[in-house]
Amino acid sequence: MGSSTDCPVCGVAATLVCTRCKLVRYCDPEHQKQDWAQHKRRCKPFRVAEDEQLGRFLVATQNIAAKQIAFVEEPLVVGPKWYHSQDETIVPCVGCHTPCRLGKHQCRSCHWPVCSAACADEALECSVLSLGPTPGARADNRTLNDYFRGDALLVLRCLLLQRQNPAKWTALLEMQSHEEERQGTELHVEAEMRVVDFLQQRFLKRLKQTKPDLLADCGSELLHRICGIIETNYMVIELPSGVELSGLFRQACMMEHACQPNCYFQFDAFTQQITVRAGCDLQKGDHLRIAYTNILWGTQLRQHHLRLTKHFSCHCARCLDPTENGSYVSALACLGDVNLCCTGTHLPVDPLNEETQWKCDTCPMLVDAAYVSELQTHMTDQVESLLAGRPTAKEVELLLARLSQMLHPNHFHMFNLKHTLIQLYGNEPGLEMDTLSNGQLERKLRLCEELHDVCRRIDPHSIKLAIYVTVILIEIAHTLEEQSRRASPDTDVAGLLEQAHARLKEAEEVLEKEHDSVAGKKLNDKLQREIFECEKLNLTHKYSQKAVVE
Ligand SMILES: C[S@@+](CC[C@H](N)C(=O)[O-])C[C@H]1O[C@@H](n2cnc3c(N)ncnc32)[C@H](O)[C@@H]1O
Repeated sequence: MGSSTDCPVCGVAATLVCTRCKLVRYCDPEHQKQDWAQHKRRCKPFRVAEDEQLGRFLVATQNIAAKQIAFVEEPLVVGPKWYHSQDETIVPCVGCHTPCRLGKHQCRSCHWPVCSAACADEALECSVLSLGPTPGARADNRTLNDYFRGDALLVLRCLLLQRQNPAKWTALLEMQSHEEERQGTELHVEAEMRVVDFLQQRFLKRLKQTKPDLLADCGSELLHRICGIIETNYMVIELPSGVELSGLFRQACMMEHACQPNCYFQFDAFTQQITVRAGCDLQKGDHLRIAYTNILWGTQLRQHHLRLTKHFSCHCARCLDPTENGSYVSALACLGDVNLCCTGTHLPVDPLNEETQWKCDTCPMLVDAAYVSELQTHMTDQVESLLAGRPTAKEVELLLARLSQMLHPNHFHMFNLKHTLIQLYGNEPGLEMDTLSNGQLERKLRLCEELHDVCRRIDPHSIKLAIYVTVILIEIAHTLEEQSRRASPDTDVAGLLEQAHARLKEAEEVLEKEHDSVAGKKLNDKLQREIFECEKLNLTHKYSQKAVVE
């Protein structure tokens, strides 16, 4: 977005600046008023900036209050999810993205999956897909998935923009692709097999023979560039049906990464428009930031993921701090040495260096990166395999006890296990709320508070962790309600119930950011029932107190 010093109405040199975007100047208020109908579509509270390290990024040109919309934007392209699994049985319809069973209906012309016999994909896309072979009538799921590769279709949709929408095509090609960094990597090799070779062999070679003028360029180099653009920029769009799509957006994809983001976004289920909002109060000059990776992971894992897929190292405040804002989500327990039992904590000396040593904050013990990485891998396997199998509270407690010998209590593996545990205590058959001992109730409450504290440290405005925090707050409220039911004569029952209600209302505020997501909607239904029950409990208590007084 460039700025001009001439009034857009009369072309005279002007000094009166639009106070919102600070980009357009007017000669007088009258011309500003006259131009508003035009200008409001382009007037935004941010501008695009660029530097060596970040490439393009967005900077607030004025203060933006928490929850205020920064912008709404149409996608450049939307398609099936990047990284298509070979085992899918339900895929998005190529016409309307409704989930459809693979092999049930197919487009009459191109034979790609559609939700009903009446649905069809876009004409140009369909004509290109029609050039490819079709699977036999008895093909199994794996074979069908191999014919109808969603991720290759996403690349084809990008490629066809050069014919369908030159403005979108130009915007797409301006996006970062990291082509050079991808050369020779596993990502490049995989893209060659999964997408580039597939599209060339099945459709594009024939396209060049039959309609050589349809696309100016459909060579493999361009296809690899598009794969790089998608990998670097794609956003996951989850539809209410549970189907996941991938989308590219001209502006939204310019937002830089931070492990403590300050913006959040929601998608319109029908148009796939993105709405970006401030997650906290932004000051003029602040960069608009989102998280590209899982902020619950420790620094080494986040950095590894960002280097591998987005080709940069994050230098945000959290990444530079070995304690990660005091959360200790990467920290290990010191094992001491043969002569010494130590209660200290191991932290990376240089968190951004994959080869860094880890130093104990209490004793002189140092361990090297290879040892830490081996330990992490071993523990990841244990945690993932336990959680995949719907464990009981007892099984989670056992693994927690084992891992606590080696990990800090807030380590992200411990966080995951504890987050599962707080939901098992009170809900697992045989461990319902009224059957828990007072000790178990207190443990549940303590775990909830510990988890809440970790969330506050890594995401103070609950921008990315809204679902996690809501679950924690609901479990805190449950526990307080149960404690109020068990009260001895000198317990402040009204106080406990008030606290429970306050936690649920806090959850309601936090969950607002997730109102449009599938998980958010489901959790909100539960939360509303919890609030109703808590208010009922409160009223019942008040009436019983009144009856005693009377
Ligand atoms: C989604 S794009 C963002 C827009 C991009 N800067 C552009 O000019 O099109 C992601 C890329 O931006 C750069 N980037 C984003 N956040 C960054 C950060 N915190 N530090 C360094 N580079 C970053 C990286 O090159 C990354 O692969």
